Amino acid sequence: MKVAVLGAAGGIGQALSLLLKTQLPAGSELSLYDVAPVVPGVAVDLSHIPTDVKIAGFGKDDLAAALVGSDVVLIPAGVPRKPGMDRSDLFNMNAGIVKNLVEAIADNCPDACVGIITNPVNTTVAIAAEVLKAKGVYNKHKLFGVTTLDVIRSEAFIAELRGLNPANIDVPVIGGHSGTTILPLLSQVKGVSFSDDEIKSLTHRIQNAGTEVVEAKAGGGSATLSMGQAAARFCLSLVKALNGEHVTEYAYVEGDGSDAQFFAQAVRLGQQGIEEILPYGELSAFEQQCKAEMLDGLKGDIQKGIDFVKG
Ligand SMILES: NC(=O)C1=CN([C@@H]2O[C@H](COP(=O)(O)OP(=O)(O)OC[C@H]3O[C@@H](n4cnc5c(N)ncnc54)[C@H](O)[C@@H]3O)[C@@H](O)[C@H]2O)C=CC1
Ligand SMILES: O=C([O-])CC(=O)C(=O)O
Repeated sequence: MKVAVLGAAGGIGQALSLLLKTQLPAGSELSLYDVAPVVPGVAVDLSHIPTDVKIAGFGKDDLAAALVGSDVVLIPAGVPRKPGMDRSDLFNMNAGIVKNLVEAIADNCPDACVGIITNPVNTTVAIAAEVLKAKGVYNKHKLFGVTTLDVIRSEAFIAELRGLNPANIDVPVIGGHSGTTILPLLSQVKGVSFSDDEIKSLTHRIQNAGTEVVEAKAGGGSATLSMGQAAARFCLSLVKALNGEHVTEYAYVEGDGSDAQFFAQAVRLGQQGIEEILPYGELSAFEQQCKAEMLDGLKGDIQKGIDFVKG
């Protein structure tokens, strides 16, 4: 199994690469690409960790070599937020980066599963899909917006609130990955119940958790370590699935379009990528209202990505 990380020298890229170097199955290959000149050094550094994962670093002119033969490509390349910015403010900087990288994926490893981390995820995933379509290699079972951070945050916050072990908490988070498009289904968390006030404040905290980190880092970027962990969880599940196990994760994917063309929900992963998109079940009245209020915004984010590629 070969995994490529594009943007591997960044805050997320380095944390993610460390976790993959130590946790990918024996015999895997890890390919680190970045335009920053430090990337070969990141690969050399990680290569001194004695695990059976082969690692190589590729500088800015070696994208094709980094990608060839990849089964999974993760993209955390791009600019993070500063205080006062929304994720959508990153569009101008990051849309072109994602477009160029996905074009190279289409040319060099068109069958790979692609996980987009770069913000604004609601839009960059639509960009990736349009690029792959234009190249004639789009497979909706293999393109993912990585929203795992919303899930792990929800687990952490609920455990903190109730004094529980987070390992025992599962939280469905559907929708998109920005502000009110992030919709945790707190009514479906097993073994825990919440008052109406708690539901409102927890939902708000989960929706604004990215901003919580951006403000705490005070201009030094956004979530990198928790995102590294989230992306590693997603990638390791995907690798397990590609190796023949069935695994369920939440991700922002193209489904039947009943809510929006791309929508985060539970997906059953298998050897061909997404095997089934699982229904999210019954929503509470509060969740139904939140969903109804955010769908137009989410659809607008998606359209912006389509327009960027189609012109
Ligand atoms: N999906 C999610 O839940 C999350 C997404 N993010 C997003 O992830 C992205 C990266 O964040 P950080 O790692 O904190 O940023 P960072 O600035 O620390 O790292 C970004 C890396 O991308 C590299 N890069 C820039 N252009 C590139 C290109 N064309 N090809 C390859 N590499 C390129 C840079 O050299 C840098 O090493 C941001 O857009 C951020 O908003 C951040 C947290 C959570
Ligand atoms: O908030 C940001 O800009 C980064 C991000 O997506 C997150 O932490 O969820």
